Formats: sequence, C-alpha cells, structure tokens
Amino acid sequence: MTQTHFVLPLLMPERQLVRTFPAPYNEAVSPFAEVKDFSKAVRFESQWQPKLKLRPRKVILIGDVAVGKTTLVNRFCFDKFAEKYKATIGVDFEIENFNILGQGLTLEMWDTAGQERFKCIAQAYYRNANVIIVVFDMSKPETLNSATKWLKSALAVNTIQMPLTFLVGTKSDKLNRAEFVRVERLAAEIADGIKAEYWSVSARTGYKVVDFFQRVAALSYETACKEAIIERHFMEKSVAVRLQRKSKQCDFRSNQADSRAAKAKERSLCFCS
Ligand SMILES: Nc1nc2c(ncn2[C@@H]2O[C@H](COP(=O)(O)OP(=O)(O)OP(=O)(O)O)[C@@H](O)[C@H]2O)c(=O)[nH]1
Repeated sequence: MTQTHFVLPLLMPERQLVRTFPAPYNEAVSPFAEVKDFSKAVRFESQWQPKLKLRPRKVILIGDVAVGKTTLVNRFCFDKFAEKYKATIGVDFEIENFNILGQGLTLEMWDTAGQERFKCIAQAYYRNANVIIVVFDMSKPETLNSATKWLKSALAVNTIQMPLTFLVGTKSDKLNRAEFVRVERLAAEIADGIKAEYWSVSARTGYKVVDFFQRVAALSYETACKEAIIERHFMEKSVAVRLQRKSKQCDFRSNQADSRAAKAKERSLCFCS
C-alpha cells in the first residue's frame, strides 16, 4: 500500500493545514464530542517521529442521487461549484494531502454514485473505509430518510472495526431560517440513531465545507496515529522477544561448549596421570 508523503506546510493551501483541533458542528450531535484535542500520545509521536508515514485513509461518500456528493468534494478540493448536474458513473476518486501537527496525512475520497443502476459498482468500493460520509439534501428531507439504509449497506461490506461516521446535510443555502432549523432537528435525531457526527454545509456558498473536511482529517489523523503507535509497540515487542530467544540460544550453546571443554580437560588430565 502507498504511504503518505511529507509535504512542506509552506507549499500547502491553508485548507490542508490543521494546526489546532477542529470543533464539531454541534457538540450535542457527535459521538466524538469528548475528543477535544489531539491526545498526548499523538502529540508526542508527531513531535518526535520525524516522518510518521501514516497509511492513507479511505473516505467514502454515499447517499441518494443528486444530493451533492460530487459538488461537496469539488468545493473542498478545487474550490469550484458547478450548477449543472452531471451524474457520477460508478465512482469518482480524489486525493487530498493534509499537514497535521507537522506530519502528512492523505485522505483518499471515493465519491460513489447515488443512482440505483450503479449501486453494484459503487458497493465494490465500500470495503476498508476508515471514514463513511452519508450525504443528504437539506432541501429534500426525503433524502434524509434513506441515510440509515445507505449506512447499513456500507457497514455490511466494510471490514474496518469502527469507521468514523458523519451525516452531512448539503444545500443549506436553499432553506430559510425556519426550514433550516426544522431539518437540522430531524437530522440530529437520525444522526444520533446511527451514531454519526452531524454537519450542515453548502457547496454553493462554501458554508462549513473547509471546517467539515478539516474535522474529518483531524479525527482520522488521531486514529491513524494511535494505530501506528500500537503497531510500532507490537513490532518492538516481537523484535525484543526474538532477541531474547536468540540470546537464550547463544547462552545454551556457550554452556554446551563450556561443558564440552571441561570434559576434554578432564579426559586429558586422566590421560596424563
Ligand atoms: N444550491 C445548491 N446546489 C447544490 C449544492 N450542492 C450541490 N448542488 C447541486 O445539486 C446537483 C447535484 O449535485 P451532485 O454533486 O452532482 O450530486 P451527487 O450526489 O454527486 O449525484 P450522483 O453522483 O448522481 O449521486 C447539482 O446541480 C449541483 O449544482 C449546494 O450546496 N447548494
């Protein structure tokens, strides 16, 4: 598997730099609300390991047709907004490199098709997703009803133990204040039920788009770094065990050699006398 490469922060656009831990959209609707900052272990690791080389994290975007998955990714990656709808055929793919606490992290974003006829192709890409983003259209609340179904089908084939899960309402620019509040309330209930962190965004105005992806990147970094620490710990432990075994074997062999030498000496003494 390819590994994340270190990129000089000076050469990176501001949106890819994460210096402080980004807050959730709404603390009350987040299963990760208690994570207020990078953990001490992660900060220590980031500071003292010059190049961590974390594996890229796989992010999948799922949800009904035309809810705004592609537009959301394009707003973040290219700061572009396309008015005209162009259906995703199967799946699209984008890569975003982040610099977090001075280390590199890559998010591989798999933007899947919402159309029923592409479902089989899209499902093939659900495996090994570290992050699942369920998207719905705030101006069409019926698309919120299928959020649970989308997440279920993604979890059914996913092999990652605890993927980070987000529920994202797009097109917030299309709603008036009262509608916005009503839809957010409905979405909060669904998000709570599926244990996802909730976000309202608009790819048209850019509202909360950067904040959202920085939050995804920071939480992914925290998880990836902890996994790397555990992996390294096990590697060091197995190396130590192997060294211990080897030194025991050496001791055993040198003991055998010593006893052989002692026996030979005894024999030669007997012979001389
Ligand atoms: N007003 C407004 N329109 C949006 C927003 N996001 C997306 N759209 C529009 O919604 C339509 C569908 O967007 P897409 O991003 O193609 O939707 P999708 O979910 O990727 O669609 P599929 O790939 O077919 O599943 C496009 O015409 C976009 O311009 C938004 O935040 N505000």
